[in-house]
Amino acid sequence: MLYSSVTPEQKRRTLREGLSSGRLQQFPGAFNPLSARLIGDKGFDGVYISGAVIAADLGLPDIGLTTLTEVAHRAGQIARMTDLPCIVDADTGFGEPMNVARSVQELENAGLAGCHVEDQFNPKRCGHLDGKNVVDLDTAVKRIRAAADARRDPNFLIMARTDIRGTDSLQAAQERSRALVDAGADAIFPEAMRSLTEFQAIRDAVDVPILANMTEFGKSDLFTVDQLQDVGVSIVIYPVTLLRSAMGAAERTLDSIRLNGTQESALGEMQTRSRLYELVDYEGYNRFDSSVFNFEVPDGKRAAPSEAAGPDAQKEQP
Ligand SMILES: C[C@](O)(C(=O)O)[C@H](CC(=O)O)C(=O)O
Ligand SMILES: [Mg+2]
Repeated sequence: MLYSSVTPEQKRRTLREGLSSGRLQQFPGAFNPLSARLIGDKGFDGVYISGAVIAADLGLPDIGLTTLTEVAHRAGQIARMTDLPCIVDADTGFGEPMNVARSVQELENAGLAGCHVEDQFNPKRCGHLDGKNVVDLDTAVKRIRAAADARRDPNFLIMARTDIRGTDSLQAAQERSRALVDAGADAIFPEAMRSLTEFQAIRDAVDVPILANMTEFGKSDLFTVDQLQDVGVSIVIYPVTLLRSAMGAAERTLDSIRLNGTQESALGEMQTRSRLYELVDYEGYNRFDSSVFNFEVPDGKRAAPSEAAGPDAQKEQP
């Protein structure tokens, strides 16, 4: 009921254990707190909170328009609804190294297990677009050092993202990754790698976990868990996947209403009422107060709460 009872400290320990387990950690991106619940329910290792999704959710492009306050607030709403560790996209850290330090503390306060800070110039852009620019090594290193020094929980994961492969060679990406680890990064997010071999090259250059970004319609092919595990990747994110799926389904449903005058043909694609109730744990609330969710079903029959949320309810109330 209410929020997750797993503390942020425990989630951070779980994340650390997962990253050193030798098993690839899968972190789908949640587009809201409810979808984070779904990710947990399906047995994933953690939840990713994407800057692109937070921006898109507000109807904005992913060019650094969202603020620390907005991101920390939304990430906190998502993190408290799941027992899983959450990693949030902190873009460029929302300013100069001092701002990066503050960002890390705010994200710690919001219950996150870790964040990544990238080396793009502002205005930043999606890592899979062309025309990106990265800051010089000194600035990139200062951001990560500030982030690592600012955290109060030593298990809060500071991941350094480098976008340098978009503008420079693989060797430059290896060198920058090494420098970022020396500055205190616990993990490396090499953005827009072009092949499995490139992931492996970064993996060989550093002795910290590396992340693979399996975002659709970008520069990286969509490698499988086995392929990524084989080249030594420790964590994979599917940052915008659920938002794209949900928005795709929403578009089809709207088309269907326009075309047919009813949403009837889209019902099969929808989450049922009983499944939704299961995810928000109506039963838990009802145990607390048995009057909270009695309601009338269309035929006038009184539905007991356990029926509404239980498997039988599926038949009666799709
Ligand atoms: C990972 C990423 O930073 C994000 O905000 O989710 C984006 C994802 C995307 O735009 O597809 C990225 O820059 O790769
Ligand atoms: Mg991003």
